[in-house]
Amino acid sequence: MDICVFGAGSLGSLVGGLLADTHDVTLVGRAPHVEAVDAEGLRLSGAVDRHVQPAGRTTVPESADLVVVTVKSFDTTTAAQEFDTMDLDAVLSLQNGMGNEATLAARLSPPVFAGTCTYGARLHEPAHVECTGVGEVVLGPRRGGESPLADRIGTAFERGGVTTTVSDAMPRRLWEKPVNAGINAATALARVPNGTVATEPGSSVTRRAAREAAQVARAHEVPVDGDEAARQAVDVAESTARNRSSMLQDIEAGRQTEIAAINGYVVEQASQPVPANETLTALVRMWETEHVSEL
Ligand SMILES: NC(=O)C1=CN([C@@H]2O[C@H](COP(=O)(O)OP(=O)(O)OC[C@H]3O[C@@H](n4cnc5c(N)ncnc54)[C@H](O)[C@@H]3O)[C@@H](O)[C@H]2O)C=CC1
Ligand SMILES: CC(C)(CO)C(=O)C(=O)O
Repeated sequence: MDICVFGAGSLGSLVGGLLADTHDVTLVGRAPHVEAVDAEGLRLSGAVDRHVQPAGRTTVPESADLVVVTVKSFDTTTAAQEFDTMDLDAVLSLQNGMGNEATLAARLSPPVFAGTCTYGARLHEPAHVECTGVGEVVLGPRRGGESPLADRIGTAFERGGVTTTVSDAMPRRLWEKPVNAGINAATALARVPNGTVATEPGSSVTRRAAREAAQVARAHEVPVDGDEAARQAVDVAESTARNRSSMLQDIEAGRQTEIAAINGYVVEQASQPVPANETLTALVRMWETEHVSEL
């Protein structure tokens, strides 16, 4: 398959790098990283140890079978504008947060598939990405159901060595992130590892945010049980106890967060009060207003 990864930072470089031995992969991103990849290849370290040679570019190629989108959620609209001239069969978002697929589908004509990814990635330096955890990609039609094209992408990912499940229930899968949303925002605001929100007083914030997200999911006809969501959020906090959440890492690095696509999405989509998500969103936005210059 001819695969273009758009937004080759940490995750895009890892996924593109894993696929590059089996498929024709082009990483589109920023200099100096993609230029170094094009010149000297890409080193994968950590849980995988490999040197691969995808193409690296700062602009999109004319065509591809598939574009895999791995920009942060707040860059999705700009990204779509940059590849809407490409000749494409399909687009797959592997981003976290809600609303990315709808943003892409509103601007592009090829089918847009939804994906979630539990691989961990960190770009150390140009042309060197570390796999910080082997996980799984789950992908499928963004509104649920089956699709031969989704099956083809799943098979191509599996053949490329990326553990992949094709799902007919992507709407429910996508809501798992907002269900875990209390972990990201609470740990980022309190500057604590995930394990701290598995016990009181943090766990009541995490549980409340998860219950609210489940309530909004149900209002959108996505069946997510509130008690189960609360339990799941605390279980994830426990099982990732030593992790510093991605939002905490963003705040520590002084970067914009994905709050708008996670807790902010719950607030936006709610027709009833969601006070825990409203408060977490407002507090993270206050931090961003004060600390992120490019907002
Ligand atoms: N890093 C990880 O372990 C995981 C990340 N994710 C999700 O994947 C998405 C990406 O995360 P990361 O890779 O960590 O972020 P990142 O910031 O390392 O990578 C995004 C890259 O996109 C590039 N980019 C943005 N707009 C662009 C444009 N118009 N043209 C060219 N390049 C552009 C940025 O320069 C950056 O290098 C997020 O939604 C994140 O939540 C999901 C699972 C794991
Ligand atoms: C589940 C959790 C909170 C693990 O750290 C995560 O997905 C993140 O950090 O974005």
